[in-house]
Amino acid sequence: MRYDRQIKLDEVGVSGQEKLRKASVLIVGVGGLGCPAAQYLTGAGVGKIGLMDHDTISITNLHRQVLYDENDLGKPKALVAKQKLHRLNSEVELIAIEEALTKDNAEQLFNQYDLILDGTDNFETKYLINDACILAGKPWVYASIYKNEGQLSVFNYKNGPSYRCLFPKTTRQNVSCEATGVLGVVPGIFGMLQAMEALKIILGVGKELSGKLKISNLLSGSEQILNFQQRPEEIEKVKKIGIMQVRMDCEMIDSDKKYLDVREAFEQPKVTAANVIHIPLGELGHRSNEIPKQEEVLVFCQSGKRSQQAVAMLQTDFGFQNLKNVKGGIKTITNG
Ligand SMILES: Nc1ncnc2c1ncn2[C@@H]1O[C@H](COP(=O)(O)OP(=O)(O)OP(=O)(O)O)[C@@H](O)[C@H]1O
Repeated sequence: MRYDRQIKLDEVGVSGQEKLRKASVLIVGVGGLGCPAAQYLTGAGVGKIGLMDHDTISITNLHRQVLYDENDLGKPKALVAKQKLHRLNSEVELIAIEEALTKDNAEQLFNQYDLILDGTDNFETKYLINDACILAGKPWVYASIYKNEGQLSVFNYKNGPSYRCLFPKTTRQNVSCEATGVLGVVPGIFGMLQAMEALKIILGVGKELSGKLKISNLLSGSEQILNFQQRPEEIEKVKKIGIMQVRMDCEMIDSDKKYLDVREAFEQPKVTAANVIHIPLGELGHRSNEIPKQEEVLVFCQSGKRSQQAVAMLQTDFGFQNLKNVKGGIKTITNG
């Protein structure tokens, strides 16, 4: 009875409903994208749904994270999501995972699910999901939001193209909803589109977005679908090296600012933007005249240690007053 209205569809039927009941989906990030995706997958009767999020609910989440209400403030998202979804469909096995996805727990966790749905908001986690999916042999449904625009794709489906095939360059900058703002409807719609891709994959119907990137601007109404190819060398690299952790530095997002990179020339990742000056720590003594003195300069290295020394030295020995150390540095760590 519960599923009558979808069972009536030729694409579903009783056998499709059985497929849904036997399927399992892990939703990583139960925020603006993850909440609506979780609601529709639970409603549709997907047998097992993992809800993973290490965050707690804040008032600024409520305009778009539709599983939560004012009584939930301060509570863990994964737990509250599980409780709310259980009221919607008690036949679904719901598993709350109150942890962040990391390089250490990803692969083992992904092995327990058929499909991963990405509801996260940062590049580090998206690369992590990608690499762990390649290693565990699982497809994943991706979405990403920037202001009124969203992207949607399916990666690693039947060994198809991966996120690294589309975005091989990992030196990117995170931009959060907190920084840019977003109307709740935008992640809402994309979360639902993700649920649709997940249902198509589970049911084996329709045309899933493997090798295609859908980009829609919900303000202008424009929409495009880009085709992209597999880059076998990217996939082989992950298989050989394992999960390649990528760390972005949020302070790097501003193209209006000046940066000083005090790392050696061979250090990875290379930052080639025009507003970055490269002077290794050991050469600062005789090259300080290359650094602008009047405007603010953000100084960085790999971990934040050398840049701290550089700032101190440039201040005391050369009278710089507008330098700022980027704490934590910029890092791309491979475990290979
Ligand atoms: N590595 C991770 N493991 C598990 N959950 C993650 C991970 N990275 C991000 N998330 C979760 O993904 C969700 C993304 O939600 P959303 O983009 O709506 O933003 P938010 O972080 O909740 O809010 P805001 O950006 O406004 O502060 C968050 O709940 C966040 O905790």
